[in-house]
Amino acid sequence: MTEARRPPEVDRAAASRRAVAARRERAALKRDVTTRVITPQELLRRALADPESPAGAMRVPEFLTAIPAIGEGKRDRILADLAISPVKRLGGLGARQRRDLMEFLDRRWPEPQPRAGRSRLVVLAGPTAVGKGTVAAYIKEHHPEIRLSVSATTRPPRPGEVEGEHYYFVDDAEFDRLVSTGALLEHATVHNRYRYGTPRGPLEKVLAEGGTALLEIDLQGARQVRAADPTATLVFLLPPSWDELVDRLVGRGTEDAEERARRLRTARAELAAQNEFDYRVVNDDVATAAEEVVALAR
Ligand SMILES: Nc1nc2c(ncn2[C@@H]2O[C@H](COP(=O)(O)OP(=O)(O)O)[C@@H](O)[C@H]2O)c(=O)[nH]1
Ligand SMILES: Nc1ncnc2c1ncn2[C@@H]1O[C@H](COP(=O)(O)OP(=O)(O)O)[C@@H](O)[C@H]1O
Repeated sequence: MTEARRPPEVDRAAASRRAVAARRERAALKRDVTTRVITPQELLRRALADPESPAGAMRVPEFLTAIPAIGEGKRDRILADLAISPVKRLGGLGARQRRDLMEFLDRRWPEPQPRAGRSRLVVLAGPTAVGKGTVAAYIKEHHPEIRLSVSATTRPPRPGEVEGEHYYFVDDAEFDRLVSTGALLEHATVHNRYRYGTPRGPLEKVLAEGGTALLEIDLQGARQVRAADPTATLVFLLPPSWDELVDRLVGRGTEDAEERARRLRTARAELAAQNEFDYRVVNDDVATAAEEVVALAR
């Protein structure tokens, strides 16, 4: 049977399935903006590049309320100020409306700009399960000239983990001693459990020899490194989407449901801090993301 001869109820069912799928895609995109996995500008750029895409099909009021800090009242004022009808879709905005909306977003939520004069002390941070460890391992394997800092931790070793290679495994008393003698550049309690810190000695040696050091640490640590050395290069690793982040955390299978929920709450807070970083890299493909980090480190 050809397309044209299909009974109408089949077409209706197919159309309703397509509508449900499109709604789901728009909801996922809104979640990406709400959780700050993508900037509002990024969503608008996608909509303008392809008006037929889920981003292009999103209505402007829906888009605006996905942005953190915009409620219904603010949304209506913005629509009035920019003279945009509430039934408009992002993909259907006129040239002037596109420009005004983009300028408005740039004014209110400036996207981070790369800062000049960065040093060879490179910090890689990002939300749980975004792939920091995977990207760092790739860099270690393919770019051995970039020295991966080995942290001290009070966490017990997991099967296969090697002392001095993955971590320096220490007890609480030894960690206290490292802190009190100033042996750590930064240290933090991560995920409310174990303590982790970056040994200062090996790092200073690498930098003194003109090498590049990569620190894979959490947000608290990144902030302390920034305070200790304002020229450090801070890179924030982002997931391609919020749903993908959740999938990676579940897929890794190393945390139970309660721990996963706790880490996802922390992830939201960490994503909200990404503007403190010099660069953002999306970890869609591991090799591509790792090479981007390497290029920034050079
Ligand atoms: N501040 C800080 N965080 C660290 C350091 N080393 C590792 N981390 C962070 O601690 C977390 C490690 O969590 P966990 O899942 O227990 O261990 P993993 O499997 O080795 O990542 C990650 O978020 C790391 O980025 C460090 O030296 N300092
Ligand atoms: N680019 C990617 N594409 C698909 N899966 C990835 C990617 N990067 C990492 N992963 C997977 O996501 C999970 C979390 O990665 P991991 O490196 O442990 O994250 P983190 O160190 O940030 O907590 C792992 O199962 C890993 O294999």
